Amino acid sequence: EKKRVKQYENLQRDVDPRETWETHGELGDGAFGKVYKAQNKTTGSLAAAKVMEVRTEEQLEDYITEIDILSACRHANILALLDATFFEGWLWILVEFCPGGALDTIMLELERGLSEQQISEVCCQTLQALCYLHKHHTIHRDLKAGNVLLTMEGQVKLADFGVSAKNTNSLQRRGTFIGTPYWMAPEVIQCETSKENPYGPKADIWSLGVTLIEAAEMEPPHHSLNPMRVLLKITKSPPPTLSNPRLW
Ligand SMILES: COc1ccc(Nc2ncnc(-c3cccnc3Nc3cc(NC(=O)c4cccc(C(F)(F)F)c4)ccc3C)n2)cc1
Repeated sequence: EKKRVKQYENLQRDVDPRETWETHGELGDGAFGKVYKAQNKTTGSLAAAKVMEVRTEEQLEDYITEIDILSACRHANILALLDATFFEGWLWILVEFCPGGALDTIMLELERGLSEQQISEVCCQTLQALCYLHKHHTIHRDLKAGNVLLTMEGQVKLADFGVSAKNTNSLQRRGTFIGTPYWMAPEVIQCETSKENPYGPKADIWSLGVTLIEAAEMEPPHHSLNPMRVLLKITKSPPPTLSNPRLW
């Protein structure tokens, strides 16, 4: 008999996204699938489109969490979901396009870190995004400059490319069992390695602090250590500070 498919409230089915969206160049090619710059044929608005081949309903279920988080987040400093459609085995997730790209790429292109004024802007807007997420019982868990996008107006849009930031009860990242360690709070490392004490939203505040040091110095603390050594270093060391505080 016809395979029963679950209906998800934030997911369209059987509508061809190409009727609404035309894709331009590629933005990225991650483990999860390809990401294109796209434009709405009717409104002209720009989007970033993640297109993934989904073979099973279980795989689809994995992506639903990300779609549910994005559709629940309506905040000026969080990437807005524009469309989510499952059509002929392909899942399309479209979000607002941020022409500036990610903060880490911007610093590489500028070949320098941000000024104090720019850092305070990023800090203020990212805190507003975190405040909203935490009020909605969601922890980001992977805050870093690579997940901070900018618009042409210098507005910050929080993203999560490490695949979905789950709500408080489960951390799940495809591939590695752990997110990028440099930005991880000590309690996250302890929780990840021993699973007993769950950590709270404060872990995002630690990662924000590390992200601000990264914005000032282009690299996070302990960046010269390999990821395994970093896990130990973070749990053993006092909270990191700017390498040269007198400069700030
Ligand atoms: C290389 O040059 C550029 C230039 C501009 C851009 N701009 C841009 N603008 C918007 N999105 C993207 C993007 C790039 C690569 C991969 N995914 C992107 N956006 C995206 C993000 C998501 N999901 C999230 O950001 C997300 C998922 C879970 C939770 C959350 C949060 F907790 F932050 F709300 C956010 C889903 C689908 C897409 C297409 N890229 C990127 C690279």
